[in-house]
Amino acid sequence: MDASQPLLEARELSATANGQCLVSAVSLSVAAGDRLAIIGPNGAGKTTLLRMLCGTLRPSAGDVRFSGRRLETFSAAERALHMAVVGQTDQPDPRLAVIDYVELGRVPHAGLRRRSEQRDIAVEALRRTGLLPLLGRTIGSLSGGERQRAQLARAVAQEPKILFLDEPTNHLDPRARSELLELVSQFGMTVVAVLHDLSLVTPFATRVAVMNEARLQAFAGPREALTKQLIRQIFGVDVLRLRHPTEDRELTVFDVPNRASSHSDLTKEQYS
Ligand SMILES: Nc1ncnc2c1ncn2[C@@H]1O[C@H](COP(=O)(O)OP(=O)(O)OP(=O)(O)O)[C@@H](O)[C@H]1O
Repeated sequence: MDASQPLLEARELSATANGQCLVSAVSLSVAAGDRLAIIGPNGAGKTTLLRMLCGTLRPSAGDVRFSGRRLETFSAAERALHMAVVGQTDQPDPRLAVIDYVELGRVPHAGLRRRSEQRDIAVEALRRTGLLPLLGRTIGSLSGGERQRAQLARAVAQEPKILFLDEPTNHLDPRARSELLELVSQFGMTVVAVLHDLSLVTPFATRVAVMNEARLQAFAGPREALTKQLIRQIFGVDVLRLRHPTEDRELTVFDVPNRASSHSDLTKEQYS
């Protein structure tokens, strides 16, 4: 693969269903090592875009290329060798042992390694995701947050070139949310993630795609994409960049504007 070639590239990607446009002419690219966050309000087309990028939904127009090759020419088995998806709809058999569930991530590689090696890779994925103590439990006995980690462990065991996450933090408490994304960042994998919690975007993402009403409104680094104007227009919240009171770092805070003060004489400079 040419080093300058993106790992994943979407060109003029559109999706329609029942005559309705769900995603309209989205072009973007993901380089190896990027962590792309797809953000936008409910119904903006984020999941539909993600599904086209990972090949589970065929675009109605445009195409996706993985390492320069059209994604639609990959079989499902080939896609699974390169891509892992942690979706919102995974419903594993609750009777499965956690280790067996995580080892399912090795199915695309079956026959390529010995059985004992496949098991070792699954155990290592459990270790990396902090789930080793739960190895012998059943999926049905896990909490929502633990199950989400188990899904991540299965995806890690798959050793994909690119990991797709659809709202990976929706069952997690605030601390577990940032821990999960921190973990994913530490893996050094190329990631495309739909995120709802805007406060997680800046620490996690190297690139941000902002969707609204089926269209891509911005595709840039977090600072360039999360402009005050765009975030106010799309989400109706203000972006504040503040110094941390005790640590040497900047905080990006999303604040629902106070209606009373927004009608007062406050100028934008006062919170920029
Ligand atoms: N198969 C389908 N048929 C008709 N409409 C659909 C279909 N799939 C999605 N939609 C609609 O397309 C729009 C975009 O859906 P999508 O799930 O991509 O949005 P989203 O940005 O991920 O939303 P959320 O943040 O609520 O999960 C929504 O209005 C949804 O109802």
